[in-house]
Amino acid sequence: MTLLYASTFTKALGRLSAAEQKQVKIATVDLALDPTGNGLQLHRVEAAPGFWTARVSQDIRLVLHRDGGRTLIAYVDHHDEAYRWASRRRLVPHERTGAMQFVEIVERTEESPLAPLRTDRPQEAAAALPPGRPFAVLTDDQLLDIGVPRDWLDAVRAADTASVDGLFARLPDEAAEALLDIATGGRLEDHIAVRAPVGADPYAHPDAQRRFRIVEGLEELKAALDAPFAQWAVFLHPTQRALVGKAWNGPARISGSAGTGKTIVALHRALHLARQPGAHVLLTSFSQSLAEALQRKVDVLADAAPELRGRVTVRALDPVALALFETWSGPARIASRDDVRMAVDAARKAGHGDGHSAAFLIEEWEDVVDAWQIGDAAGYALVPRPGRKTRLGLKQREAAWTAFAFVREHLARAGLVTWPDIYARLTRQLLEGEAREERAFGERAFGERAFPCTHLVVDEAQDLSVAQVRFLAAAGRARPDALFLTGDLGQRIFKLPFSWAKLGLDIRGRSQVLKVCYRTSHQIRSLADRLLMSTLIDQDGVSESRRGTVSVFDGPEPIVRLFNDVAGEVAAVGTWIRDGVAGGIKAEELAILVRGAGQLARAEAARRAAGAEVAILAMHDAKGLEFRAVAVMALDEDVLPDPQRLKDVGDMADLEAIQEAERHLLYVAATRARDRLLLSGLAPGSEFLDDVRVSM
Ligand SMILES: Nc1ncnc2c1ncn2[C@@H]1O[C@H](COP(=O)(O)OP(=O)(O)OP(=O)(O)O)[C@@H](O)[C@H]1O
Repeated sequence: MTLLYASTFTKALGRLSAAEQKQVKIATVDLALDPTGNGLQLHRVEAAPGFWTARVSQDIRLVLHRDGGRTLIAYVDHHDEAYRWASRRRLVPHERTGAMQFVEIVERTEESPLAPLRTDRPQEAAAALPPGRPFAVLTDDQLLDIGVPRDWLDAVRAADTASVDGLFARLPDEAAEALLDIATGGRLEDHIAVRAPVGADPYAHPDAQRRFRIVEGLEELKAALDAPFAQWAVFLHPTQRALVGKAWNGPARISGSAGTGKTIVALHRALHLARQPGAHVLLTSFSQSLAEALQRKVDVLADAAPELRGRVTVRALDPVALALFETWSGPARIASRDDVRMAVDAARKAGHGDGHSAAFLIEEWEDVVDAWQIGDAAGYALVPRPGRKTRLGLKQREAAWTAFAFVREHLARAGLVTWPDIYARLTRQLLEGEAREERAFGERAFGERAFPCTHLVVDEAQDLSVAQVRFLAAAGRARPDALFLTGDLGQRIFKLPFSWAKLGLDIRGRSQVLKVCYRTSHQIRSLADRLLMSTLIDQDGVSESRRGTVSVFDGPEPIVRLFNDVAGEVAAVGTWIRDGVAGGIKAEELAILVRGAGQLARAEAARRAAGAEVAILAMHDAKGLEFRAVAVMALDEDVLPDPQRLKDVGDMADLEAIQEAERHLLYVAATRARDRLLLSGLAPGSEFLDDVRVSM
């Protein structure tokens, strides 16, 4: 007897009270121990063949589907709702694709044939679809090809803009996603579902695996019951699942719009790799807060697979590098900004850097000389100096170089190293160790100075530094699938673009894009996407297209508002938050985001006006977070793009790159919102708002 559970069950479980969830867990574990369900009081649901209910408590019922050797836990709810849910459904393999689906009974007796049912997400506004009946022209064959159940063909063709939300919520996910994309200009051919061979197991189909899961062990089931909200832990999209398990012949990079589950893929990939014999995986990112968020999610996954716990290390990249450096080279003292400033002052006092200001020398050191680890005057004479305003002639570079040579020696004498130094030393040691081994054994193997993990999985890779990319390239050279990166070029907010391939990290031919957005509503994603080009291309010519991305749910239209004074904006943001809280959004599900420290007072005033303890964050710190409702405020003309950041840039190409990074910042901020978004500022507002404005 095989036991399975459905995503409809874990979602429904998440809606019950804590006490009810506890009772359901006990009943479900009993069922896992005896999948015949004989220990529970089973009742056949007369109206729905194959469906049974099992008594959890006086009021709560599990809905099961039993056929042959399988029991599927399909749903759970209060008595009447549980019966109603089951009697509206059939469980059948799709006639064309072969994927097992719940097919809802189409009822035509209601006022509207597609009146919305309760769904997991609010549906307060219709999606931005073309007017009329967007699917009227699609044939039976075309609709069957994308997984629409036969019973629903007419209803799909009859759906108009007003009823389409209800439609999407009642169709299988693969059909809903395809229709949403088609309705917004996508191509049907991109969504033809895989056809299972005749006789194949309908639960094994990739589309079935996103909603049904075979219980392989009690630990796994208990973990799913403990975290019913963590759908991502179990029910991956077929594309996500394929990327998690794919064998690559070199470093690979997964991209996708915000919220398409790149982090989720990175997490599952890390655990997938950890299953290989002898594997030890490092899951990392560039910041401590991102690493902590990854750790929390790994803990959820590892509950289902405790044997993998010790085989995945989650840590930010800097502490990993520092620990390795100290193991191989002894204690390291990192040079602070003050140390660099003092070294530059000392250089100038000693007569170096003639004609250059201290401020220029410090920034040049940080952004160019140290970042790129330039070792001599000849190297400095040739370096392109991305992001720097002042053009330098040969003589000026020579003068500046004498100061940098002094700074380097000064820091070394004081026993100080910089972060790029650390990464560069490790990179050399990794490559030298490898070369020594090659000489010794005539083949590549782990050297004495080998990276201590077999696989590296890196999240938010778009913001890696030059030194980090070189280091990762060296650390991941040992085996073809040692390096797996996720990131979004549209969310690069800290660094200027540079070529990875030139630094030894070549992902060309091994990059793929995720297209289903789980985080943000269709409306918010569409607005945010207007900030970016539909195809972004990196410095190595690798393109990432956002075309065809769909969100899995709808929400209210985002609001963009400009004000004549701060008081007006503060009052409006306060009211918007108050309304959100009154509408059932908890204070901890709300956030106010601003560009930087200069705008915090405005955010605090809005929070006071709202009278709710909502989070206030700078946009840079919001990376990796998500909230149900977000107000991005103080989007004034002289706030975004940040004039300070643009001030030092002269070269047009660099100016554009920095402007892009500022634009990305607004994209990141806007896409932290799941359901509701408010963008506000003082008139005339940030130039970026011109691209997204839908109402004033
Ligand atoms: N298969 C899935 N099922 C359910 N939820 C999912 C799935 N994949 C991702 N999610 C959810 O979607 C949201 C966004 O996922 P994630 O953070 O991985 O996206 P991302 O692409 O890394 O986003 P960003 O680019 O903004 O960092 C999260 O709440 C995550 O739990």
